[in-house]
Amino acid sequence: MTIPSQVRLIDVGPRDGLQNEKSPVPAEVKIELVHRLQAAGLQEIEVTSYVSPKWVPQMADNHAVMQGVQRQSGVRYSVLTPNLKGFEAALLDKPDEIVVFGSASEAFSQKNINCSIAESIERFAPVVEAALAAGIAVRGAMSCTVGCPYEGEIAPERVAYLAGLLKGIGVQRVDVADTIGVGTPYKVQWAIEATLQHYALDDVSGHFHDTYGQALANTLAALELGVWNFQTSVAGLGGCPYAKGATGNVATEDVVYMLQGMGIDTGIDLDRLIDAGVFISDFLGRKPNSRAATALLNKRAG
Ligand SMILES: CC(C)(COP(=O)([O-])OP(=O)([O-])OC[C@H]1O[C@@H](n2cnc3c(N)ncnc32)[C@H](O)[C@@H]1OP(=O)([O-])[O-])[C@@H](O)C(=O)NCCC(=O)NCCSC(=O)C[C@@](C)(O)CC(=O)[O-]
Repeated sequence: MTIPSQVRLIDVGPRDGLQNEKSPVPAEVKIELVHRLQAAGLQEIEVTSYVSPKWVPQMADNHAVMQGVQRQSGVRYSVLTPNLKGFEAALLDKPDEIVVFGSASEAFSQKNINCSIAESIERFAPVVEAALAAGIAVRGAMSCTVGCPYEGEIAPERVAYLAGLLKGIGVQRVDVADTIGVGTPYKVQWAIEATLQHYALDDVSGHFHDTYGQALANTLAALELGVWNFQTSVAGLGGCPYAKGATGNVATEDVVYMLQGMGIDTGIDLDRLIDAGVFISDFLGRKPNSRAATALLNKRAG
């Protein structure tokens, strides 16, 4: 397999990145972040989620955010919907794609969405059917494909099992997520290979958190298998409220820097992306969690 010459990045910063922030981030700030990401050339942005505001208060402004975004043609705006209630709410805001989110780990499924893996598939099935009937694309996030904060290591067979269930209900493409960032390159490759038993390469994306500093290596390992879609988070924002200790996704800036250096096209303007990262980091009162952004900002400052 040759390394892909083009890569599509889905920035999940506004959703995965901000969902775990303790202090409220106003809708206007989230909207401005989405605007800056699309101006930097991101063609896919995960904007928000339609989940219980008691479980994830930070995403309670989903309608305001989706309504406030001035959409750019050619950009795909996706949102998370765990059940029909969430899907019906999302439908009002016309997302291009909805994301159902399951887990390869039973314990994480219970903690995150309050049901077993089998029950989650029963909940997702009518959501997928309704979305496809409405002409909305459907992605499936597969959490804990390498390790789980409650169960430890996850075998590739369990990833294949979940991928098969999602395929069976009509989910069009899937994310192989290392939710807590414990994965290393071979383990990530095994999880991807397990997914490829059910999904074509074009329909598989990598979603790597950087808790142990492995996310760029894992991205390269996925590229070596031909994967060319990745979820990343501007300024390395993020973490899941139900995965204690897990840090944000790999920073979009770091992935773009690596890919540019490898001659791989992303269509993203790194300078504008760094500015988007500085914008949200300034609001949060911290520095961007991206080595490439830090280095390039230092260089700019002379
Ligand atoms: C899934 C539920 C809702 C089930 O939660 P539940 O308590 O089992 O649901 P329920 O059907 O029994 O309803 C309980 C209450 O929630 C309300 N409710 C029910 N559904 C909705 C909805 N869609 N939107 C708004 N409200 C909702 C419902 O109306 C009711 O309200 P009450 O009568 O108590 O006032 C809950 O567990 C939940 O919201 N969990 C949050 C999950 C979440 O957002 N996790 C973080 C995202 S996943 C992630 O980050 C991983 C990922 C994707 O990035 C990939 C990776 O790295 O692994």
